[in-house]
Amino acid sequence: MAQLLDGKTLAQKIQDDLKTKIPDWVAKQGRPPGLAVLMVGDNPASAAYVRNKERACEKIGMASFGKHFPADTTQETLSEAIAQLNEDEQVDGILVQLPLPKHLDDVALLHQIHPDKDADGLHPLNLGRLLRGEQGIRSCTPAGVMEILKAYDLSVAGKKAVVVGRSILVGKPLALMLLAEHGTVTMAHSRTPDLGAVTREADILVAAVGKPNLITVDMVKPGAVVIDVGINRVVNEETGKGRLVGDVDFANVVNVAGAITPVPGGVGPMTVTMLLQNTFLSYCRKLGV
Ligand SMILES: Nc1nc(=O)c2c([nH]1)NC[C@@H]1CN(c3ccc(C(=O)N[C@@H](CCC(=O)O)C(=O)O)cc3)C=[N+]21
Repeated sequence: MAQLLDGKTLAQKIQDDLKTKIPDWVAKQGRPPGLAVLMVGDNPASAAYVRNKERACEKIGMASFGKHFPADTTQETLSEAIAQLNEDEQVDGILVQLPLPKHLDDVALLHQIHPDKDADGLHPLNLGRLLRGEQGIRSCTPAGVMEILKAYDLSVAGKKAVVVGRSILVGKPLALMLLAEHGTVTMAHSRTPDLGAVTREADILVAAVGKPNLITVDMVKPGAVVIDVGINRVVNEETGKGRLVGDVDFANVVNVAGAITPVPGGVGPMTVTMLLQNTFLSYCRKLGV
């Protein structure tokens, strides 16, 4: 059986560490780090994520500023809100919960967030810094994956890493981070012919597509490290109950992989934790530390 890579416990540990650090900072600086979350509309999944983020802030002593807008909000209103948050001294991190309703231009809004307050690490300047290998705010989900690898001493240097999925949120930045750690990186995606032939080469296999059971046991090299970034809500036909699954056929892959992240309890909790960490680091940088 594969070693279980417990993102939930690791996330808790990092959050506990932040929680013990923050009071000293508050005492000295007179204010806690602050994260603003912009949400538009009432997509129930988004609402649940936003609640999780706000609760996580509260638990560790960070301030959260929730900005909830109706589904028919205009681009101008959101643009104005971001401009205000960019100026707000209490706010160290700004996040626009994605996806936005179709009439809105999400990229324009991401461009508008001040790069030093870009808690999600999705601003083109921060993505460009990653591409160049410069310091900058790193996107949360891929940063969370790298933290898991580091925490479990799973070295990337010299390994063959295959990233399935090429999104700007996960696949592309994660491939760059693995490359920066000296992995030999292959990016695969929906147009890759014979995906299994590619994934079977992987010492480190990352699935970030959003398709349940995309990665079956025959696609995994025995002993490989398998990182499942998928978050898919599926409904059990018989019970009618929903549950969360990743992109990997966990029940079978767990028998051949060397190590594997579960869903839930793997990468997801690390994403939220990296968001908090990015906000805390922006706060520290702003104070010149
Ligand atoms: N601007 C922006 N940044 C994001 O980072 C972002 C976003 N928009 N839009 C939606 C996706 C999705 N996402 C998740 C974060 C945590 C869990 C998470 O904590 N999952 C738990 C389970 C949670 C549950 O049970 O519902 C787990 O995997 O164990 C999942 C998904 C962040 N996203």
